[in-house]
Amino acid sequence: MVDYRTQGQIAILEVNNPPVNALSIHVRKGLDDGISRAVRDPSVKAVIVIGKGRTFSSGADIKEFNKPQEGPRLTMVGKKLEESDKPVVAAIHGTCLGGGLEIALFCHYRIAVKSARVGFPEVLLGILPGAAGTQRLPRVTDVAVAMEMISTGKHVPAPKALEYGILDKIVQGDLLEEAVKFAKSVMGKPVQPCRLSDQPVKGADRLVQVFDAAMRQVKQRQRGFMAPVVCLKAVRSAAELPYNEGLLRENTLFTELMSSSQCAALRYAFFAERAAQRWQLPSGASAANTKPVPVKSTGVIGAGTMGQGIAICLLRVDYPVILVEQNQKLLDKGVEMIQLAFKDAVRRKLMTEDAMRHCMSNISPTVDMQQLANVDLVIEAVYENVALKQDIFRKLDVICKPSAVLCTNTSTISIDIIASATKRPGSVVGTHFFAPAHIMRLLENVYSKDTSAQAVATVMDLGKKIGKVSVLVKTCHGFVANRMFHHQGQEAALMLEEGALPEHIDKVMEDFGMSIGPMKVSDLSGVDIGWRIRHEVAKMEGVELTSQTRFFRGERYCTLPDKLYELGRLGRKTGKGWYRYEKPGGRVAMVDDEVTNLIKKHSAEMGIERRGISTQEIQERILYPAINEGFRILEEGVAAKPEDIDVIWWYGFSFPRYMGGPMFHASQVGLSKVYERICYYHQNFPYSSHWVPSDLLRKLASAPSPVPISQWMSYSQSKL
Ligand SMILES: CC(C)(COP(=O)(O)OP(=O)(O)OC[C@H]1O[C@@H](n2cnc3c(N)ncnc32)[C@H](O)[C@@H]1OP(=O)(O)O)[C@@H](O)C(=O)NCCC(=O)NCCSC(=O)/C=C/CCCCCCCCCCCCC(=O)O
Repeated sequence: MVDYRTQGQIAILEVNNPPVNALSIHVRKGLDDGISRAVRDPSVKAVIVIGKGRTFSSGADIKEFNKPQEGPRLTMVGKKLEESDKPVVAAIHGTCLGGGLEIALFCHYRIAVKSARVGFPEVLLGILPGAAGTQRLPRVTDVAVAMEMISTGKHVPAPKALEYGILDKIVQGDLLEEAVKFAKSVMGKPVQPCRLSDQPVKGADRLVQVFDAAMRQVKQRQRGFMAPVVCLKAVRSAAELPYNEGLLRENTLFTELMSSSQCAALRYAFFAERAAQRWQLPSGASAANTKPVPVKSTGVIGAGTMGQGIAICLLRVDYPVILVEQNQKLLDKGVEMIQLAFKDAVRRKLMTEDAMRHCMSNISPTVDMQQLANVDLVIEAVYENVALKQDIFRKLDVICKPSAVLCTNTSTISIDIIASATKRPGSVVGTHFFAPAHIMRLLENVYSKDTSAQAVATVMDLGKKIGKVSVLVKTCHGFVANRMFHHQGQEAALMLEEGALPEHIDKVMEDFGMSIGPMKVSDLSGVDIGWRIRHEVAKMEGVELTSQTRFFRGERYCTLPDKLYELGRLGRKTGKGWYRYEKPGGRVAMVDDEVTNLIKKHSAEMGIERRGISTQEIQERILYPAINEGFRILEEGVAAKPEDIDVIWWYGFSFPRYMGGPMFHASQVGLSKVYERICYYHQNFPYSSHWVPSDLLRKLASAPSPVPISQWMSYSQSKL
């Protein structure tokens, strides 16, 4: 795990723990033994710590977190490195994160290659750098920089780290050779001035202002999230306490965070997100055994909001895009909007003018679908209408080359239905982007009964290339995201007619931790989207939805969202929806009397006596139908595992990651309690099928002891 060798008078400790040199017990032990050996050996005059493979170190081994700690502690290993009278040089490449950076800060010198990145991402796991990181970083760099780095977890590129004083030198060429040269240059020099524990905190005179400003920012940006707040307190203690007392304080705060439910949720999230990438089809084909189709050219059909966003995603990573619209006016408008989005990115210094020009030169706008004949992959992004989508796929089937992957950005329509319009259903796959497509990280990829493993591999790979988090699900109406979210929308509307108001529901859910409440989400995505979907389904079933409709498909139906739509209140884009906005496209949601009156009038017309609805009821009626649906989705194999559902909720609906996602949240509340409340609502609201308890949930709730989330799926086929 740590290879020890000498080169002349220099001892080299090479960490060798693939894939990312996590500091597991054997690595800590290896470093501990290595530094002791180097200190003991009179022929050794300097020591280098370096990482083998792709990276210096990704930090503590997260898999060891919930186990009793064995072997030497990181702080003890670090202390030995620092106390060595022989200079110790950390030679950094790849990433130097968390405990890895703590080790580097215990060394007397740090050199790195230009492409290296350093950082303290512990906060993203709900903890703080608990091996002296909060005490040592503000001693090597300014306290403001330390607070920013530790409370956000952002990686810092090597040139910036040099500027901050975290690194002593950036080297070019072979890292080990450069490290040897560097070690020779410092050999024999006293190490005492390089021991950070003896240094004062930098910028301590501005501590109070820096701390207050950082705290304000953290509370504003990360409401309800404990770790950043505690991180700031720990760094503050570095400036207020002597080094050793600061360490004790850091340890107390670390232990507090480590045992929190937020830390448990974030650890789960770390592995869940990676597990989602290891997709597998029922046929056994998987990420491990399937190669994607090479994609060099792409097409996007539809230059509306979604098409523009998707085109931007592709253009940003250098894919040429043939953008197709039905007429020149819509096409010109779409291209203009894409250009505006790039200009905005340039204005915000997210890209250069040159990069923007390059991206724009890669678009080929056309009204002629025949231009798609040679593309490797095409994404249809027209509005949600079965006949229209089928018509497009019928044409694509004729136009596109046989190897092309044909994707649809439908958000609800079964891929089986769309693929059936072609003679090559194996090439058809769903790529469900979330609005705004160039900003939201989630890509819900959807396979049909016929989709080939190669088509799946291609869209999963595409997701990675365009910087999305992809989750693979099986087709059904609404897939995972909208199928679960739909029930939230239904239940929110029903609560409105019973006595709640939009601002009331949103406040409860925002206090719960959602970045915006469900009514604001509806305004953001567009009131017309839900309207179109409901009316499309009704049309397919030969039903007409009117303002008098009380039941639809045997379910209690609330017409309030339809009434809002009919008033032209389509959400942010029209400047009014469930709220009023400062302008069309505005962001500031204001309570609108017109909506309050509409809701109250609606209740009266329906003969419903309005009542106060408690916080608990709002939370449960928003979350539990989605959770219940999540269990049905698992039962049906639409999602392969609960982790996939939670990933969808973090990235698609900004569900607070530190609460782990709806399925993890259910496991924290206790499945028997969740089941009991769902049964209670089912009794009270028998005409809402989303309250019929899922069978899988029932089985898990009645297990003699809580079933760990990793074992839920083993109950899906059981006969209990
Ligand atoms: C940027 C990365 C490093 C690499 O990214 P990428 O190239 O995309 O690769 P990935 O797919 O992400 O990762 C590849 C596989 O490696 C696994 N992995 C990655 N990092 C770790 C890790 N740190 N531990 C375990 N496993 C890891 C990953 O799961 C992949 O596996 P698989 O292929 O899916 O199977 C990126 O991976 C990344 O960002 N990693 C995380 C970096 C991070 O968060 N680092 C901080 C870790 S926390 C830390 O360092 C804390 C230190 C302080 C105190 C230490 C206390 C130890 C806890 C014991 C508890 C007892 C308390 C006693 C206190 C004391 O000791 O003082």
